[in-house]
Amino acid sequence: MTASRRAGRDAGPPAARPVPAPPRTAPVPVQSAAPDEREPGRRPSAEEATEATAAASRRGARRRPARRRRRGRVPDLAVVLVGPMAAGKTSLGRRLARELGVPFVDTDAVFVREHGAITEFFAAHGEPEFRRIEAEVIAAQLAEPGARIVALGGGAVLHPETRQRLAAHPVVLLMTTERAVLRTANLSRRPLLRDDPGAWGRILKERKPLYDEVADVTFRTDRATKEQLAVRAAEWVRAQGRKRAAEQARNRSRSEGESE
Ligand SMILES: Nc1ncnc2c1ncn2[C@@H]1O[C@H](COP(=O)(O)OP(=O)(O)OP(=O)(O)O)[C@@H](O)[C@H]1O
Ligand SMILES: O=C(O)C1=C[C@@H](O)[C@@H](O)[C@H](O)C1
Ligand SMILES: [Mg+2]
Repeated sequence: MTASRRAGRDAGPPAARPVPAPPRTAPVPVQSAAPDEREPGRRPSAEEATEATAAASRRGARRRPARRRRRGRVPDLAVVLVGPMAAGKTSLGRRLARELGVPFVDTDAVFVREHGAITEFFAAHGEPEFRRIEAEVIAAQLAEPGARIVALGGGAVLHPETRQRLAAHPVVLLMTTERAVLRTANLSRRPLLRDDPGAWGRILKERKPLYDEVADVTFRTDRATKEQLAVRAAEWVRAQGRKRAAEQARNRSRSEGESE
């Protein structure tokens, strides 16, 4: 991101706020839908399960009305998640969308639907062709109207046109550490890491300036649970919605004033 973009749009508390509850020791709520690749086979303790059940029932009692009430504040365009491989874009994106009551799109999944498995595509056509088509897939998704959460592939920011397009959208960077990622079981799904797992840090070093260029806010996914992050990210997204609505109202009254 340009310095001005970050200064103007990264003013919210999440990046600066101390993040509690390291995920490796934090409760993993029992209602968690997908198994956690970084915590394979982990079962919650009785205490965690009780707390999770209480939290679930508290949420259950509030969830629908709260969502409806707050929905108007979600910006009416794609809110985009970027970040390195296995940072949690897909799994957190899905939860964030559910929290906000808006659709979720994963551009890796769209690519697979339209062009087949990414690993095979890399092998058959090479990375440059993958990047070209990936950028087209992303452009089409960002052009769709309406509030949505869109998770991009880890290397999507390499394409300059994608970075340009992201300037019009609220962009969340999810960041983690090599240590946390190397505990992720399913490296075989990630072609660039499969044969050289230690490459994660090197690849991140190359891409970090590009992530920073496009991001408005950063959340660390190795320091909080998905549930905690989904709530915090949802707060940030709603704040963006309010900010944009206020900007639009100001612009409308300015242009009405000019036409009088
Ligand atoms: N706090 C967390 N937030 C998000 N994901 C987490 C967290 N802790 C552990 N994970 C786990 O990390 C693993 C990788 O997540 P995910 O597949 O969502 O990453 P990704 O960023 O979409 O990766 P890719 O770039 O390959 O698409 C998942 O198994 C997820 O459950
Ligand atoms: O970081 C990357 O270069 C990639 C990440 C994945 O999300 C996929 O888009 C693909 O495997 C490439
Ligand atoms: Mg993903």
